[in-house]
Amino acid sequence: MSAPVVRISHLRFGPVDHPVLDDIDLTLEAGHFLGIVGPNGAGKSTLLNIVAGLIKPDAGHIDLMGQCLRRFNRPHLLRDVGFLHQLHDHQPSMPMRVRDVVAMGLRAYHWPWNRTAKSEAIPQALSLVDMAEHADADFRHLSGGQRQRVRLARALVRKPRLLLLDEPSAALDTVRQEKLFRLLRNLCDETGMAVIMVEHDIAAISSHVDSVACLNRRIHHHAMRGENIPEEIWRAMYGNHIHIVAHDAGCIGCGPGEHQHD
Ligand SMILES: Nc1ncnc2c1ncn2[C@@H]1O[C@H](COP(=O)(O)OP(=O)(O)OP(=O)(O)O)[C@@H](O)[C@H]1O
Repeated sequence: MSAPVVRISHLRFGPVDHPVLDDIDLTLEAGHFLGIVGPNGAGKSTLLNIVAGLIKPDAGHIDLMGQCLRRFNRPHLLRDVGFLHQLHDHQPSMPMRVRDVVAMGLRAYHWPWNRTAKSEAIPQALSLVDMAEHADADFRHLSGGQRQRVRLARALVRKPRLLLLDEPSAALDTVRQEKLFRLLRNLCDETGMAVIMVEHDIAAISSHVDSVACLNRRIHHHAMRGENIPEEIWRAMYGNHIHIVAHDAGCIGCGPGEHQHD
């Protein structure tokens, strides 16, 4: 049996008496789609940055594909791990074609892609996100949601074994959000890619992901698909003054607490 794509054990980031992340344990097998939910400042982006090798943890251990993260050489790490960062919608000041933005996903890491791979990989990645017909468009002239889909194509173009997504649906309308989550589900099922996705809307993701980790400094609960997340977990993460809402998807979400929970 092959090693898990990700194995995180006893991870800590920050000082012992005031950690940003504390005692994180997570294991993802190939094809696993994990959603991470939690309040602002919970440490979600920090965790993704640590798994991507961009921030060093203060304690604990991370293995990717059976190899200690610290021993990964940079090109292999960058080839195997795709990362769509939280949306900072900077527009390039220079004209840039959509296909060239996606090509950055191949070029930036000095991976020896030949011309054929490049000519196939870029249109493939763009068609996955329904942007193939915009390949020659100027990236700056796209809408915010279209630019986000092109960034996703850039993260997918190397066919990573692990994809990290930080609120990828932030600029997308509800139809595109649903399409994105279905695309990710299919990629996990068909290619064995594992996904860790930070999202705030648990109702939107719960029918697509395999599991949801509730994170606020530590993992309060790791629920498998269809499992209800107990109220006390939501209250431990978001505070007592929240309104708990049951969803059809078989999960419980929460909203602001103007209403008393009955
Ligand atoms: N490199 C760092 N060094 C020290 N503290 C950091 C570092 N990066 C992030 N933090 C702190 O970690 C905390 C969590 O930040 P993070 O961005 O991970 O939260 P988040 O859960 O992604 O929040 P949001 O939902 O608002 O995006 C913040 O208080 C932040 O200041």
